Amino acid sequence: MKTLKIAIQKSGRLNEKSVELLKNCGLSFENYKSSLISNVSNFPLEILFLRDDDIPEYVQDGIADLGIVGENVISETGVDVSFLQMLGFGKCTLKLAVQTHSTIENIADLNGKSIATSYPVILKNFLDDNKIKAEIRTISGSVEIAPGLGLSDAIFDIVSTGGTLKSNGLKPFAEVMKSEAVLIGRKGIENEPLIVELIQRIQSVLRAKETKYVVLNAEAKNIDQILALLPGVKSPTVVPLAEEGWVAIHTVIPERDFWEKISLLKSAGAQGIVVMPIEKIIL
Ligand SMILES: Nc1ncnc2c1ncn2[C@@H]1O[C@H](COP(=O)(O)OP(=O)(O)OP(=O)(O)O)[C@@H](O)[C@H]1O
Ligand SMILES: O=P(O)(O)OC[C@H]1O[C@H](OP(=O)(O)OP(=O)(O)O)[C@H](O)[C@@H]1O
Ligand SMILES: [Mg+2]
Repeated sequence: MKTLKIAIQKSGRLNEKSVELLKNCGLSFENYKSSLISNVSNFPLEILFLRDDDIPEYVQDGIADLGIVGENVISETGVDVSFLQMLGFGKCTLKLAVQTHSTIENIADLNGKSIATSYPVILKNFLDDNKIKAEIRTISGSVEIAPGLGLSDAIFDIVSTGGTLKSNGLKPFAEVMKSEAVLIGRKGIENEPLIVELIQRIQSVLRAKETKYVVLNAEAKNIDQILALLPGVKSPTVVPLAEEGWVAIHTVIPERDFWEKISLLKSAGAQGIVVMPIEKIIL
């Protein structure tokens, strides 16, 4: 059987979550900091540990079949690859920012100004789309210090909490794109059986992350009111308790409306609510 190759970041923001996702998919492999390639012992897959900037082209050129990388890096490299699955981590935005005392307030004010960035392609496309003529100064990192050093009037960089901007005396004034980690594949690979299998495993892990397993006790007379509040994978399980007139209800609840649901369930008569994490949900 053909062995697939997946490229993930060697170190940095996406490394840990990428490794965790693959391990949660039941893939067994060693993760030594020094090794650049690792064999999965229970699936025909090799893991390549690379700089994230190189991952899109490795996948486009077929050197790797799959890759995990930020959407921002895919846009920057302009590759032609298939987006197989959004992964829900590495969420950030790319923003324009200036020093807090700057007179630049909107994108039109950037005409004739200089902007430092590690993402010149995304920035150029944005400036062209908005008919702004500005000088792009490409630097490979620590972009936030550029205005303070007199290297540029503005910056264009990744923002998540905004802490790095703030601690460097900068304020954002325009968002250009949102990004998160995504599983990419070389074009045409999406229907290959091993890829379909791997994507199904990833989806079962992601689905489980978004939900909690909940068991609660209730008086039989309250069952209908409680069931009306519960979605469940199909429908909730109701089992009688040893104590007459009481039942236990098992269900899954999406993380995003968890606390709201719990308080509604309590009002409807739910007691002894036990909440558990779910490892996988296979549909
Ligand atoms: N503060 C952040 N919060 C969330 N996601 C982020 C943040 N910073 C970066 N990312 C996402 O993680 C990706 C990797 O970020 P990182 O800072 O590790 O990149 P890098 O320094 O270019 O790494 P490499 O050494 O692999 O080239 C980014 O391309 C982006 O998609
Ligand atoms: O809005 P914040 O939460 O402060 O995050 C933004 C910072 O995170 C990233 O850098 P990272 O910390 O990954 O270091 P790097 O410059 O070495 O890539 C990015 O380049 C920003 O500098
Ligand atoms: Mg990089």
